[in-house]
Amino acid sequence: MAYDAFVLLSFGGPEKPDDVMPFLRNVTRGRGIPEERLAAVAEHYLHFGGVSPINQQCRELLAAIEADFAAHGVGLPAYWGNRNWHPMIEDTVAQMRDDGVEHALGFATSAYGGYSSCRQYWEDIARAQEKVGPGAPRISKLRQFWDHPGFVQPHADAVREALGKLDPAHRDSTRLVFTAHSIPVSMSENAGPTGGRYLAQLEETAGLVAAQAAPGLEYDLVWQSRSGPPQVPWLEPDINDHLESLAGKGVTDVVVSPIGFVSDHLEVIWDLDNEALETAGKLGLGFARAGTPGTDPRFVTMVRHLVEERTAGRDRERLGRLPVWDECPGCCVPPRRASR
Ligand SMILES: CC1=C(CCC(=O)O)c2cc3nc(cc4[nH]c(cc5[nH]c(cc1n2)c(C)c5CCC(=O)O)c(CCC(=O)O)c4C)C(CCC(=O)O)=C3C
Ligand SMILES: [Fe+2]
Repeated sequence: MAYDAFVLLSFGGPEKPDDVMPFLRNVTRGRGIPEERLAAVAEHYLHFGGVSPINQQCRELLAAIEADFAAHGVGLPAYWGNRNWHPMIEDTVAQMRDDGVEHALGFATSAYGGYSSCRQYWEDIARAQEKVGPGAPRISKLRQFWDHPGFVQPHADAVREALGKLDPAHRDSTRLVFTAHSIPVSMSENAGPTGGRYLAQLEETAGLVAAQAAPGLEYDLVWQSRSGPPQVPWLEPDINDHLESLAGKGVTDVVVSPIGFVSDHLEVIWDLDNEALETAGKLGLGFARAGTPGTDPRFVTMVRHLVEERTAGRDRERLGRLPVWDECPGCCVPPRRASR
């Protein structure tokens, strides 16, 4: 199959105060998120001047990918489109059509399976193609990369670096705490072909990162950034509740590693660097937050290698054992379209 472009697919975030509410309405369109939660989340964005770091992080990642492609003879022009904020994927797909693109490879900034992390990116693509109409390019999404060394190793190095900031005398009572975005339990049960894929992949990644970074330490996988109404069950425990229970068990220090994410966007810098840090402070826990891959050269190279799996027969590089597919038959099959 011949591909003639690359497109970075991401979540999007506001870049000025007036963007915040329209962005949040896009995110929560038809999802039953309570109005109070929206107002509270708007405050988190306004705390940072109404600017989420995520778009700038995407610009930097895209530039790094373009430079890496150029250095390695990958001749695909690179585009970028978001689900919830400008540049919107609809506009990007229209631009690609105008530029004569016929079939692009898409890389989503999420390593995992499940609805929000994978399937919804397919829906974004389908919606954009529908809107652009005849002549819209095909887009094939690159595979999930939760156990790729280019994702696992930067997380592991970041955990090691964070450990180095804590009191070495506390090493035996230090705990690794991995976090990912909580999702509704029903969404978790339906993730992937046999369900539970988001959770199973996160457990695998946590194990791989812990084994590389600090094989002697105990670790947990917990959740952050829950949003839905209280009567709807989401994955638990929340990081803040978990820190409280760790403090009660004699843990003195924590390294918090957001393996659910690829960059230090707002959910990381607010929910961890503000909220979880404050919780740890009240409990007297030493706290160090590990970084995310961002534009780590190994992560950028991974993106090219995923492209080359499709274009040049490159072998899949992976550290885990869970099944992997180019387009997994559960969360990642493209939605059926009326016409093509
Ligand atoms: C699995 C997952 C990822 C990881 C995979 C991926 O990256 O795709 C993720 C990423 C992100 N989530 C983000 C922000 C938000 N997520 C929300 C709401 C929700 N997230 C959900 C899940 C996920 N979300 C779900 C099930 C909801 C409920 C509503 C719905 O079913 O859609 C809301 C609404 C308000 C609220 O928090 O209640 C906001 C503002 C940002 C941007 C940060 C920035 O601006 O820098 C990013 C990268
Ligand atoms: Fe989210």
